[in-house]
Amino acid sequence: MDLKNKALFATQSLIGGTWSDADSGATFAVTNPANGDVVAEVADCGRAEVARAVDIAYDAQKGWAAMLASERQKVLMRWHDLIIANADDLAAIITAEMGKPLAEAKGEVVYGASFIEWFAHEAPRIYGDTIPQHQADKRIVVLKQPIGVVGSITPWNFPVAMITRKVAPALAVGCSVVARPAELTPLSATALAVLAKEAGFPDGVFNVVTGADASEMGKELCENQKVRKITFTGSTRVGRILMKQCAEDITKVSLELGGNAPFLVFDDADIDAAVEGAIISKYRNAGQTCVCANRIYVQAGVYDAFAEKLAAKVSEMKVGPGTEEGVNIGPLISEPALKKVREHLEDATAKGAEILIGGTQPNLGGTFFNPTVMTGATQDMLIAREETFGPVAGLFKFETEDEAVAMANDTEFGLAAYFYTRDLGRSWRVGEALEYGIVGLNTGLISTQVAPFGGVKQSGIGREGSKYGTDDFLEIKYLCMGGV
Ligand SMILES: NC(=O)C1=CN([C@@H]2O[C@H](COP(=O)(O)OP(=O)(O)OC[C@H]3O[C@@H](n4cnc5c(N)ncnc54)[C@H](OP(=O)(O)O)[C@@H]3O)[C@@H](O)[C@H]2O)C=CC1
Ligand SMILES: O=C(O)[C@H](O)CS(=O)(=O)O
Repeated sequence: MDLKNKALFATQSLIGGTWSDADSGATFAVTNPANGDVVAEVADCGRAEVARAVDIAYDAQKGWAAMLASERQKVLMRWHDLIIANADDLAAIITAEMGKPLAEAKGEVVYGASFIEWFAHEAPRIYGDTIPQHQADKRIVVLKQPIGVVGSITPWNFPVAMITRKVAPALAVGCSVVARPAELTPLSATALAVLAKEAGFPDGVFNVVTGADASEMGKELCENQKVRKITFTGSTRVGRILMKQCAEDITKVSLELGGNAPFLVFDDADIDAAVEGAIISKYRNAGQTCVCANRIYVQAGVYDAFAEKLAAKVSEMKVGPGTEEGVNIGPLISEPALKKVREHLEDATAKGAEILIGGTQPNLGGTFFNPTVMTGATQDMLIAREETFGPVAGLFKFETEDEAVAMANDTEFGLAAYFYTRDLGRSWRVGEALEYGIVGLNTGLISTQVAPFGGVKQSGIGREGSKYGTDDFLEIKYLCMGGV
């Protein structure tokens, strides 16, 4: 990585404003998924370091909450401006540790910074209420107060944006944060911490603890009674573990979990627009996003035309290292990720699906995989039941609207769904019938800081972004005054 701002390359944890090695001195390697090169050796902290960070965050939180909201806003905006000023370097770090194309990485940095700006402006707008009294001598006011110390656990696929989407609202309302980034992508988190320190967050308000033992570090965050909220993005499997661990102390949780997004194309759709939406929704981040189209349902009358057009667009895509000009599809994050993609392909073809394009690895070695389109997908295939988290599109055929909605909803997940139609009545009927937290109508790109991102069913609890995004980090208290 050739960084302009070398200070962004930080391999220690930030605990209480001090850059720290692991107590044991141990480190873990961060590797570049494009070539297997070791990018850095990073402090391998554990439960003790997390506990220390929580103690410090607990002490720092009261002073941070006592600041004027306008003062917190200024610090957040300085952080935002520093992130934007260092966007090229932050993008280079993202691409080095998780592989996405530089252009996508730059987009992620800007997307991540947008949450900081959004919640900086929300900070002075955390309003309470007065309530008409129930007795003549009483007066009631409702206060909204920061919940306290927040533990943040985030995945590798958006190593900047998943952190800022969580910590920005928490910090804006006066919480302090202990953030534990994924083992695969700690450098984005420590770079954010470098800029947070420069922006002027008081020591201990924002802590980043790096380490490889997610389970033990997560247990400390869940079981430490000074932590009042866990905010998590990742698999439903891990979300369930965290929720169970938080049950003992009734620690609140926000969970952004796995998806299994249906993408419906009706006969009356603009087929070219639907193809464009499918390309964005399916192949962004090499298919490694929780809102990627995972099942593409196409009405019989336009199935062949859609399949042909989609395959033609996919054939124009370039696979390669994210640093290479013009690359659309970078490497998958790991060998297990590649194995899962292969499993879904082999299962589907064994059950009758046909590969229209792709289905193979390019001669680049590693975890690169060609973008793929399959026809003849059916509900009994793994690709219909599990999130592929890779650049493989399975096309399913349907006859009627009711059949499409029933298949789309036939899953325990409920994060994002998409559908294309130009019929007004169908737009309302299908939009209301889809059991998902986010629905894209005639668009494949739904992510924005202004809207409440989150899922239903086993895709999670809580919302991130939008005017709703601070709710998860606030406690509501009412003051009942007598003798008036
Ligand atoms: N809803 C969303 O936005 C996202 C959903 N996902 C889903 O997650 C799946 C796998 O992605 P992946 O990132 O591996 O998700 P994981 O759930 O495995 O990991 C997410 C984060 O949780 C950490 N973690 C893992 N196990 C524990 C534990 N027992 N206690 C505390 N923390 C833990 C991981 O650490 P470490 O990586 O160091 O092990 C990582 O930081 C995807 O297939 C997708 O379905 C993934 C990303 C985003
Ligand atoms: O975790 C993810 O996959 C992200 O939430 C997807 S998005 O916010 O970039 O759409």
